[in-house]
Amino acid sequence: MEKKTLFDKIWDAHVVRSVTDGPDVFFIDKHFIHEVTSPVAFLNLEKRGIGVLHPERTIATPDHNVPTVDQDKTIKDKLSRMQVEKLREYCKKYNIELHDLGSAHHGIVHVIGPELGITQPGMTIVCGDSHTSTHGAFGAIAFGIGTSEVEMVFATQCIMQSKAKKMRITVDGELGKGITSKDIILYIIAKISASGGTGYFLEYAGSAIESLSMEARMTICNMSIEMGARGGLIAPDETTFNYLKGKQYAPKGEEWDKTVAYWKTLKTDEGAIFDKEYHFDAADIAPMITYGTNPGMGIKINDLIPTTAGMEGSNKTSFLKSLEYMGFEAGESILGKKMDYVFVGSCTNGRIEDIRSVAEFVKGKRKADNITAWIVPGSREVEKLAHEEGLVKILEEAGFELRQPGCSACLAMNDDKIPSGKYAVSTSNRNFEGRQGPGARTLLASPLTVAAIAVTGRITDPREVF
Ligand SMILES: CC(C)[C@H](C(=O)O)[C@@H](O)C(=O)O
Ligand code: SF4
Repeated sequence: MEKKTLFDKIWDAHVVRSVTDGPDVFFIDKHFIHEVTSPVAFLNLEKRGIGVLHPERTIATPDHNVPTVDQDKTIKDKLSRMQVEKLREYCKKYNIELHDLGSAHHGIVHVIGPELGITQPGMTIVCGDSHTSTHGAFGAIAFGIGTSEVEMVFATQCIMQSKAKKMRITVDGELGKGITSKDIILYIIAKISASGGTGYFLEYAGSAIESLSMEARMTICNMSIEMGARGGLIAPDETTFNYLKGKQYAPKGEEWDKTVAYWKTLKTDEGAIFDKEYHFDAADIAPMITYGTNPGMGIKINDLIPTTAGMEGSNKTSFLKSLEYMGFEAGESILGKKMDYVFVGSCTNGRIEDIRSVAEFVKGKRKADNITAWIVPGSREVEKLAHEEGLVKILEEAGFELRQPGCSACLAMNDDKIPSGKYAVSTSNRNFEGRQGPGARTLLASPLTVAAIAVTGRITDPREVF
């Protein structure tokens, strides 16, 4: 019998029609929407006189443009307000479930989907947002789509897709103390580069991956897109089933047992062939930090920033331009550099475990005077838990400012911007020029590393502090 990868199995189960030498017609189980990419799609749909075929498979939340203070008041920024209002209007008109600002499950789309148990193994999930790859942590084929595809999904619940090539990234062994899943993914991207996954759909495997919680797995799959991949997934296992059990939209009773039996079949067959394979040893991974302006420009925190040795032409030019933007020198140590902001949040690391790890680290300590520290929960549910578990109190006592859920300073499409020239160490996923505000300088790291830097005010190896 043909050996199949997990990706093949889910893919094949969703092909509605195969076209010779053309893309497949591909069925979509769940469609997440937010206020940035869906209003135009709705508008185009209306112009063509078409409605939404499966509103019950569509879930909406406003996250990118929303302010993270005073969410009960009218949004001040006109464009943001209009986008959120449009989303509301269309959801009402087409009977789409909306987790609006202030409601119990409002939050970043990639945080609330899993939290509600909407994201499940074996599904196909799309959203007009590149970090839809996050949902792959549950063993789903999840990827970002463009506005015209959002329109297609509204109208038909299908899209045209060509099958990506398959890559497996295996990480075996045990992670050292102070090393988290964010370090694993920053390490992988640094190894294979920000374009190393282009054209592929990834599967993460190996004992180091299997040992991770669902939240940690989501951090990894989230950043698949930062190496150019279409998406990334992890085979579901007991950790996945335990996470989903009892969640609002998870199957219940007999249906649960039947579904879990199916979910257990969702793994790559022994001997299945990938187009490309990488193997990494968890013991080689250290706390990682980026020094440049793409997520592949990462180093072990106690390594030196690379030199231009061996670089030529445009590679060398863009490397130097990137360092100039960041205000760093080739070949120097990054340790000890003074920082200005820390940002804990986003769909990469804005979940409860992330907040717990920061709170645990800063408990009884204070942030350094030169640091402005923001904690932005990924959802209302995360915010609620953080209060209930006493984490907010610990963080506020340490000088952190708690904000309300949203994308916030991950991309600064709202009021949360890092001022020009300032350094922000961020738990998010992108460090492009201006990503966190015009002229802002972003360094990506794990919540634990960010916590250590908040306390010392400088780039610090979390393993060295306390
Ligand atoms: C605004 C949105 C379309 C975008 C994305 O696709 O990822 C954003 O979420 C991001 O992280 O840059
Ligand atoms: S938190 Fe950041 S990465 Fe995630 S969806 Fe929002 S803007 Fe995109």
